[in-house]
Amino acid sequence: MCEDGKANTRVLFCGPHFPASHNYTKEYLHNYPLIQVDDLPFDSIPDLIGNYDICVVKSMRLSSDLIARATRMKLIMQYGVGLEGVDITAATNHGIKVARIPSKVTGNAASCAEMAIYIMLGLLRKQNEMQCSVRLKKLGDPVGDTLFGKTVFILGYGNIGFELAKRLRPFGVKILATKRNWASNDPTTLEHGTHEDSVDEKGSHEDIYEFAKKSDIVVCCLTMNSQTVGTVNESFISSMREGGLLVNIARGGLLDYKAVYEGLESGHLGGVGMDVAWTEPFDPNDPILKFPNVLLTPHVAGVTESSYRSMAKVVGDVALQLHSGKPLTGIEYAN
Ligand SMILES: NC(=O)C1=CN([C@@H]2O[C@H](COP(=O)(O)OP(=O)(O)OC[C@H]3O[C@@H](n4cnc5c(N)ncnc54)[C@H](OP(=O)(O)O)[C@@H]3O)[C@@H](O)[C@H]2O)C=CC1
Ligand SMILES: O=C(O)C(=O)CO
Repeated sequence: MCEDGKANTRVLFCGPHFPASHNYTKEYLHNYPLIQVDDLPFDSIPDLIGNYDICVVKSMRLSSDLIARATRMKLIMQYGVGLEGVDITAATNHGIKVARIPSKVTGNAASCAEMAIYIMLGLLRKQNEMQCSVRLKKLGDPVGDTLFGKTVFILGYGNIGFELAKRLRPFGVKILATKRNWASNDPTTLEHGTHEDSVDEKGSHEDIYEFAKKSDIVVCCLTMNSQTVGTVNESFISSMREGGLLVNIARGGLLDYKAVYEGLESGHLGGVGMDVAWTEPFDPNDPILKFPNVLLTPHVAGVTESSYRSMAKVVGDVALQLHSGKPLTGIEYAN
């Protein structure tokens, strides 16, 4: 405990968090006045980051310059999964651990899986065109399609991919999925059976073009890193079936913008649904918006009341553990 009675473990929430996750963590820690939880606007972070022990980011860039100023920092954690914005090498060089909150335990993966299904159905039923028809007082337009009977390729069968496959089963679809190493599955995370039980055909990353050819819908659930950036490129899209649908629930940079645009322009792509964009927030003047078969959501797939409260609890527990010198649990380290 601090002799002056002030907080001696400080948690900083950086960048925009929606909903206000720092408040959820504050509520969770209300009995622990020695743990301080702050939310700072981006402009004041460089001057104040040196006062904090834990930094919680959400899809923001935490550069080596900022990390160099974080002299008291012990842990940088993503409020979720994707750590591509954090300079992990710089953090390691400064002796700071970097971690993510695995999506399987917080409901983040379940939230994303539900959103992927929502987007798939929206594309199949032509959500944008339906809205226009209603506004123009038209009846019986447009004609959509069912998920039933389709082949869905889950590109990147991690936690989100697994939750998606489980939820897709009752729709009567054929499910193809790729991951690098199927033997690496953690059996303790499985509620029923194995990962393989949810999938009709499994493959490795080398099979992605082959699987694209066989699918009506591709859902991208990959981690974004130097190896996966631009995976959905011109060759991938041309491997997809004519009129195939593409859904991106993971990160904008996994898709090559030009390839997606041209796929839509030529009609080869029947529709594209994206919760994530190349730059966020999505530019409302982006020419890709001219296509009525582009369905966008503003990076909210994992943003639900339940997953956010659950992640706030993980942050709170980690702060308590750090405060009392215990090992940190509930997170996965990246360094
Ligand atoms: N839109 C949103 O609100 C949210 C988006 N996300 C994004 O979704 C991504 C996936 O989340 P989640 O399922 O929880 O993560 P997981 O780590 O459980 O799964 C990631 C998948 O990416 C694959 N992968 C990682 N690196 C490579 C590589 N170099 N080459 C080929 N495949 C690779 C993994 O392969 P393998 O299975 O072989 O390990 C795995 O299938 C996150 O990284 C994040 O960016 C996450 C939560 C919310
Ligand atoms: O968990 C993630 O990576 C997110 O994108 C959170 O919404």
